[in-house]
Amino acid sequence: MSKDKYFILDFDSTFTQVEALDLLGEIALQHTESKEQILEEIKAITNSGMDGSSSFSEGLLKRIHLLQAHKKHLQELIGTLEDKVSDSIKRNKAFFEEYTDQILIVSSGFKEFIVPVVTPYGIKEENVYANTFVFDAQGYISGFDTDNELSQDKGKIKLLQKLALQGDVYVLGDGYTDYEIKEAGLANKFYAFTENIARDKVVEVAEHIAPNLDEFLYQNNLPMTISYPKNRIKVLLLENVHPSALALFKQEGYQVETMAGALSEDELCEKIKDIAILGIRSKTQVTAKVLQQANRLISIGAFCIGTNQIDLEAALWAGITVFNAPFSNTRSVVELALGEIIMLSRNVFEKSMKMHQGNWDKSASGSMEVRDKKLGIIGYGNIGSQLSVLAEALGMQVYYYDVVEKLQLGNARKCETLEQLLETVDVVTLHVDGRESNKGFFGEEAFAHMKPGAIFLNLSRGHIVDLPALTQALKSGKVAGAAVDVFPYEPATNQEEFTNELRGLPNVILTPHIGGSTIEAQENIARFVPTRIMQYINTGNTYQSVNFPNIQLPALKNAHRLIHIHRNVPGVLASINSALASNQVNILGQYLKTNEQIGYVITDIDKAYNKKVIEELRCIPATIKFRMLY
Ligand SMILES: NC(=O)c1ccc[n+]([C@@H]2O[C@H](COP(=O)([O-])OP(=O)(O)OC[C@H]3O[C@@H](n4cnc5c(N)ncnc54)[C@H](O)[C@@H]3O)[C@@H](O)[C@H]2O)c1
Ligand SMILES: O=C(O)[C@H](O)COP(=O)(O)O
Repeated sequence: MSKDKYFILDFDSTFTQVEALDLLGEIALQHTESKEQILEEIKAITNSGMDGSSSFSEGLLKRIHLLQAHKKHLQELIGTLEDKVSDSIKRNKAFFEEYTDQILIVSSGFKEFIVPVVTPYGIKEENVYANTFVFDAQGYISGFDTDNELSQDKGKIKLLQKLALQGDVYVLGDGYTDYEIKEAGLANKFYAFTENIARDKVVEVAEHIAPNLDEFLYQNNLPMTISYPKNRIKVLLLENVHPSALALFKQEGYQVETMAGALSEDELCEKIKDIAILGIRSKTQVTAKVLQQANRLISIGAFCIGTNQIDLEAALWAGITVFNAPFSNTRSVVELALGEIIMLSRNVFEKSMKMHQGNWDKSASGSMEVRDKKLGIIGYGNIGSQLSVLAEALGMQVYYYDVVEKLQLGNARKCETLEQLLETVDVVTLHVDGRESNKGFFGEEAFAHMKPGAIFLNLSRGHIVDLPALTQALKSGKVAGAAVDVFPYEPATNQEEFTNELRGLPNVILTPHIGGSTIEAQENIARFVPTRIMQYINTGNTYQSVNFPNIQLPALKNAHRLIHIHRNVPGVLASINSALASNQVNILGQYLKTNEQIGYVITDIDKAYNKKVIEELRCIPATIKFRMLY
């Protein structure tokens, strides 16, 4: 690209996320009683100036007087502004350094705070065009240099006319005065910069929108820190995923859509077509048919533990990583299970129902303490083993059964067979995973092995228990009480009726799959899953993916990273390296991990490389997906 291009950047709400004079007001007025009212006034004047509804110069004077700011406040202001530099500006220092002679800050703000904030990014002090303060004898800001055209109406236009830049001029800003430069014919292109604020009046007239600097750089083929603007990557979050997840994705610049309920297979087939990241919980079925339509899908986040609702194999073959939150809601499930064990042992649920109907049934009959009772945990994984520890703290004797060898915690006793456990314990609780082979795992035969009058809980997956067999065991009194949180069929939304044969049975606690539905768990999950996905997108890290070979990669330093996912057949690594060698590409690091189905190769290469190699890598037979990170 030739160097006869000039980039004019606004400062307030563009280079930084905030309006500096509003912030100066916050600092200067912090001990003033009418602070809030004055700040509102200052903000209103700022906004009406920025969207072009009032005279700028008059507003500037009014704001200066309202501020009551002193020289000493500027240092604090600068410190805060340094922290508030826009995220996309922060990450694209390379652009500012490479185009240092062509980048101009043109602002109606003040040099006293702009220069210290922008110069560390490689912007030259002489390229900062802004106002300067006038101070009174006590050091208070009393006005500004009125000869400076930037303090006047149409100031930016006047300045640009004076500068008479020879070359193409690009303007990036959030305000109407930035747009006016283009309107006056002094710029080739104006981009409304909306990362921090989208002003309707500006967006309406702008020919181009830059939701962040990445998009501007991408559109104009300028050096970027990331390989692709995040605002072009679509994220779809279903099933009321906690808002923190939305905030995290938005903070990185992704385009995010959220929906309250699950989607049916057909609806998802349609919706998935342009989605790169899909977030679901336990209800949405991500089938092979859905994945066939998912041409842009990079990653699926299960914002829960279970991943049985996702065709993991089909996702793997399509080169789509799947992440879940294996620990974030385990404590919530354990607490609910413990509470239910106590409630069922005391018939609380049934007695409470009677009370609501006006019946006072005070009696100890059938009510027992849980102390010294035998608890049988089936599936001694993250939830089962945690329940084991807490149940012992309540004085229960814990027995467990698992298909694989598990570390025995506390005084828990391992049972060699399921039958042995069932015949021993007073309470049976299921915490196995939802793998297909567990369908109908707990049926008539298992109930027959339970002690008469025992209690049964299922907070794992609905399809694991044969419901007619449970109903029969409850009706016959073989099982004295049950708590069921998960069902073979669960309503897709809160509006759909719950129909089930367990409805109306005494001493049966029914809950709508809320084992993991606590504020704490949902918040934890909403941090955990997006972090894993974004790490994968940004670095290629697959650590803790449930379907991909797990690799923990070093940070990308001064290199490009090539990510190649292929079917695990002989010769692919050799083909990758031969393509690199024949194009004289220098390899800085290479990492490979395979499983039976796929190979995952990450190659870090020198920043200067022959572009031809990219096409060759994409065309290697058996390639499933290829992408490049900067
Ligand atoms: N109700 C809810 O809201 C809720 C919340 C979180 C998790 N869950 C479900 O709880 C279950 C347990 O979760 P986790 O995180 O502890 O899972 P986990 O994978 O850590 O543990 C499951 C354990 O079950 C064992 N197992 C599997 N099949 C078995 C079988 N047939 N017999 C004996 N043991 C068997 C496994 O070896 C493993 O140790 C899962 O089904 C999960 O989906 C439900
Ligand atoms: O797998 C899980 O973590 C639980 O079943 C919870 O699922 P949910 O997020 O859909 O409630």
